[in-house]
Amino acid sequence: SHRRRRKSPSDIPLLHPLSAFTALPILIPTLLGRRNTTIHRAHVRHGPIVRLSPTEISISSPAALSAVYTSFPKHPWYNIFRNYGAAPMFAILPGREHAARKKLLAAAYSNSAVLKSSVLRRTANETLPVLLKELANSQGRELEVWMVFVRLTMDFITASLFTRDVGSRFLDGGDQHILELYHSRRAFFALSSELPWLARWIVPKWVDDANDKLEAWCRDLCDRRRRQWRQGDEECSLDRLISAGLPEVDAASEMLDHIGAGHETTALALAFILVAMSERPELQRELRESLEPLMEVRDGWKLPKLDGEGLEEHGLLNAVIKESLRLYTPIPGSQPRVAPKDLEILGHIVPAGTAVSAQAWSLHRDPAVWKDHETFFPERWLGEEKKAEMERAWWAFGSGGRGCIGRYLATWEMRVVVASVYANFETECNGAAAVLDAYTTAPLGEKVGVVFRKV
Ligand code: HEM
Repeated sequence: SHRRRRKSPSDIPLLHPLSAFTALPILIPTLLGRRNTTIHRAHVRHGPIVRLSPTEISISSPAALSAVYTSFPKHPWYNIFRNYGAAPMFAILPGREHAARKKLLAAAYSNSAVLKSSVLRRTANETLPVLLKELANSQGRELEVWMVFVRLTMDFITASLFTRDVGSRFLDGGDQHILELYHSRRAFFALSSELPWLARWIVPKWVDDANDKLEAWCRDLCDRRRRQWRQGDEECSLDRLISAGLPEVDAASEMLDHIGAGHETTALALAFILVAMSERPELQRELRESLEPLMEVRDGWKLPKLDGEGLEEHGLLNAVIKESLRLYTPIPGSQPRVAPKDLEILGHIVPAGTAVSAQAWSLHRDPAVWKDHETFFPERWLGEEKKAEMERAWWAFGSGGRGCIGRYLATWEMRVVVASVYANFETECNGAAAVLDAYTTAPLGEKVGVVFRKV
């Protein structure tokens, strides 16, 4: 009978002729901030599987995702995300240990927990009017919104981790020093993650100091909540780790990771939703009018009725968020896993130990799935055409057991913030909307200028 010839690893198309022998052709663009676009070009040229180095392949095919992202362990590349020397869930490599940690937190981040959370509701009630006032105070002048949203999302995530009383007050004008420290380290991320041994010599001491100060800040938040905590309390994520008896250092590492994962991504998403919507004034109007029944006036602003249902069912609002996360994905870069044994991927034999990754940047730009993929077009999500295919290729939160645990929290937050902004303002944006080519992205030049006009 006919047997299909299984292709050997050496048949996988190469990123560069030298990629069969050395990692340099991918290492150099990674260090120069061109990794995502370099990998993407290789997929456009060679198809859904490309060899990046002798030990690393990239795939870009929705059909191949589940094989890799259901069961492969994470790659040691994630060690960079350890805090206090301890791995948070995000950086626990083997599946079984990871599952044990995830069990402690899954309930806190479920959709129903997010929708019911009194901490989140209180935080929204207290922060949204402050946010809208700050936008109004810009008085038609261009306002840099990325940092505004960093302050807001920090207040949300720290409330959800430590309760609102212990959480940060960055939006209200609290000391911004911690935020500066947090974001000052970005320039050294690629070097530290790719060449940790070299980074030890090159990365300036102030980056280590910044890390130490962030760890001390998070430790302090943990201690403050621990002092208030009483047996049975389940108000915030940390409470669940305390109840489970997780060692303090592991709990603190987990919290610091969620602070980062929870604010940076969401802030970027919010800033770019505004950029994208600014191109579409008539869509802003449509969104505003369709939101009307779901809003009420509080503190002089139209704000979402947080007790009522409705925002999570709002087709256009969800489509706007989803489409913006497609085009301006906060984590566009490779999510590396390790092949646990020799196996076949997309018709090629991949040896055990090979690093295998996919990147949202490419999945979100596949012309076979996305019509006019560089265009922000939320309407694509409102029809039935290609719906299943788009859902399968949409990878903003990753997928499988290691996909984003915070997706419901992030989505809830984006819904209430975007609804509040467009119920009260029109936005306009003149600058180009470029993002950094990195694992977690940021606005190029760290600025996103938006003009707000009260409606
Ligand atoms: C728009 C906002 C967000 C986006 C786009 C996003 C995206 C992602 C992606 C792509 C992953 C998988 C990364 C990888 O495997 O390399 C991930 C994992 C994760 N995210 Fe999010 N995220 C967002 C918000 C949040 C929030 C609010 C939290 C709150 C704590 C959070 C916590 C986590 C954690 C803990 C993981 C690791 C999960 C695990 O290993 O099981 N994220 N996220």
